[in-house]
Amino acid sequence: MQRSLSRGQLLRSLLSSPHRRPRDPAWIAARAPAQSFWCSSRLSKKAGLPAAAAAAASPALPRPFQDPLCRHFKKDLPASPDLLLQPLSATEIRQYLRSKNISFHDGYSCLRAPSLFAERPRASDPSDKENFSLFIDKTTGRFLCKATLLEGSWEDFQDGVELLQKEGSPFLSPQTFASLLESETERDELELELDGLEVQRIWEKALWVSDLEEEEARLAKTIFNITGINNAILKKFGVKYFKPTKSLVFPWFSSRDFSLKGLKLLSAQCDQQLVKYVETMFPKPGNYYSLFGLHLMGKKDIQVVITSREVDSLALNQATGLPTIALPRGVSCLPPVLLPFLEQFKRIILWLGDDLRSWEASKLFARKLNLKRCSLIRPGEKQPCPLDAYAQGLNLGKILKTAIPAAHKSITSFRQLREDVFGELANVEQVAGVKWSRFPDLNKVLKGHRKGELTIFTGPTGSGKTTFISEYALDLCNQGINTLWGSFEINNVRLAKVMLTQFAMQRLEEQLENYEMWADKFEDLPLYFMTFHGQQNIKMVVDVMQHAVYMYDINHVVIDNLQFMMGQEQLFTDKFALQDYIVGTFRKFATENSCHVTLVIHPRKEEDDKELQTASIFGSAKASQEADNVLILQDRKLITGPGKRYLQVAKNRFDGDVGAFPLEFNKASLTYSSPKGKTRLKKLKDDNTVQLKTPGVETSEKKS
Ligand SMILES: Nc1ncnc2c1ncn2[C@@H]1O[C@H](COP(=O)(O)OP(=O)(O)OP(=O)(O)O)[C@@H](O)[C@H]1O
Repeated sequence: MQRSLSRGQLLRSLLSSPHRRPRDPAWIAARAPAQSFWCSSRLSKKAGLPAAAAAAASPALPRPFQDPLCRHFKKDLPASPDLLLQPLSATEIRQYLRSKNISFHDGYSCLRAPSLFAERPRASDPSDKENFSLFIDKTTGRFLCKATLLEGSWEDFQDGVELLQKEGSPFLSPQTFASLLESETERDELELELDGLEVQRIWEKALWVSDLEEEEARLAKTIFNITGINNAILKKFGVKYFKPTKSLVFPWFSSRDFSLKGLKLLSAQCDQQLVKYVETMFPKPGNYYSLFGLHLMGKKDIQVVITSREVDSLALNQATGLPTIALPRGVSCLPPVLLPFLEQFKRIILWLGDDLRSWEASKLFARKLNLKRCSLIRPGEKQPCPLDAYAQGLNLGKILKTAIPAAHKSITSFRQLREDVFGELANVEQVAGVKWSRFPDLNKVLKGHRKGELTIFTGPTGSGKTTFISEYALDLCNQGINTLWGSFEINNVRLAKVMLTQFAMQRLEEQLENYEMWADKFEDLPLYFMTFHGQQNIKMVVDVMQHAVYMYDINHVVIDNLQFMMGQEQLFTDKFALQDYIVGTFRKFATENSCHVTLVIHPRKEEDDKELQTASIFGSAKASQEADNVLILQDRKLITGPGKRYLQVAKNRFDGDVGAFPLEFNKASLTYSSPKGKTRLKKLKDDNTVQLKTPGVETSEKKS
């Protein structure tokens, strides 16, 4: 079937993650026959079959895992801007539906149309919402049929509609639809199959807490701080206990047939007097998403409280009797694939936790869910997370009444801001952002990595900018900062190789037997790559960033480097004006999306023995004015010897502290570290250059 590529299709093709196979043919050839990457998989075709037929076709695969909610791994498409069409908007989706005489309801995040797959009367009654079981995401066009759990892209939907109209039949058989779908790879099939078997095994072995010996049950509840939660609530939500790993087991059931779809195991580990909770998910995160408590929702429920942890949902439900749901990966993301399951709710209260990160996440998630219906619980001393509030004997119903509407006005007063200001004053450490674990000196000067900021990073040609920024971003990503890389100069395979080496902190070439182990761990990072290479159009890049923020809740975008957006704009004859425009665009993106952007810019040509300054950044002064932070990788071979660098923080809008510290490069692991007990550097007055000093990190405070 002939069809043109839409924007959605292109945007997806321009994003990849470690979960996906790289496009490099050499890699594919080395790992598997090239054919297996490109051919359609059997599983996805089976996914479209009715459950019984699918089960018969694959006896080894437990039924729950033939769930189309599992991600479809698209074949890569050529990333050529020539193929760009108009952006997809909700208006265009509506127009298309009208042009095809498909009736629909306008929902919060989705449009709701009759299913293409379920048999229904030819002339659907538009007032009968039950018939409208197909949900189309207003931002991406991606659809989910809740009656059959079939899902696909906007292009798949259009193909389905065309086929239906051509055949003149009342509905599309799932087999026919499956033949239109692109599919998982064989490796994904195998993973799903293994995950499915593991889920069944754990579930069957796990016990209800009420069936444990009294002492064992008491101990289990104490470990997980749920002594106040009664066994009836645990059973209602399907929570079990898995003795071999001493874990709580939280199930994800299908909202359609209540079958078991996946599990989350919560285990406690002792780390020097501190109890650390570790989550393990089956299937692997990224392969499957669902909502804990979804199976308990009635068709008539119109209000729900969303929490970030399962135990919070339990406490809230026990205390208030209200419908509660827990997100699969806490505050780290709200995957759009889950939005159709939340469409029925007219009111959603987000009570995600007691820290600033939870507060930021609730504001971002409310945007996806539609601000109109969302209210947020602001973290505070009297409003801790639900489980703690319950344990402290607080009235949870009363706290829910304090929820504030998420919809904000563009004009505000101090009355509305005072709580936000108080929050900032009371949580100084959290406001300062996420700390780097590998660069303590950077924490001392910059204080942390904060949302919504623009960082400009520069350094002499070939000084190691990409290598450093790769480790700087990896450090944050390892701490749960969802990261998107736009590497225009070096290809993603090379970049991922550098990152993987930095992640493993060792030369992997010499121990290939450990490759799979490191690659498995690396694959679990919330890390995505744009598949661009070479010169790109800024609008296209920002469109991909926007799409990634919606799909993967990206918190940090790295653009390496700005010069690769300079060649595509015909409108600008003045290259400084063009650079200002590009920097301004990234600035706006960072602010509007509450997402940190790190932008690498080449310096102007400087004399070799001179250090770079803020004014050395290529272009006009606008770049450094717009930036919240300016970082310079200085290369003073003459003083510090070859291989030695230092990092200078030349601007820090957060608290004004600037300064510099040396970095020592390890060629085997491609990592930088601060040399211990060696020469340290400090900032010298106003000229923005640095000079050696012994010892200790020195920063200069902002002058008032
Ligand atoms: N401190 C260092 N000492 C020695 N070699 C380094 C150092 N940092 C990076 N390298 C090596 O130098 C090479 C170039 O590094 P990288 O690509 O990160 O530089 P860059 O500044 O981004 O280059 P460009 O200016 O072309 O964008 C790589 O092979 C890297 O491993």
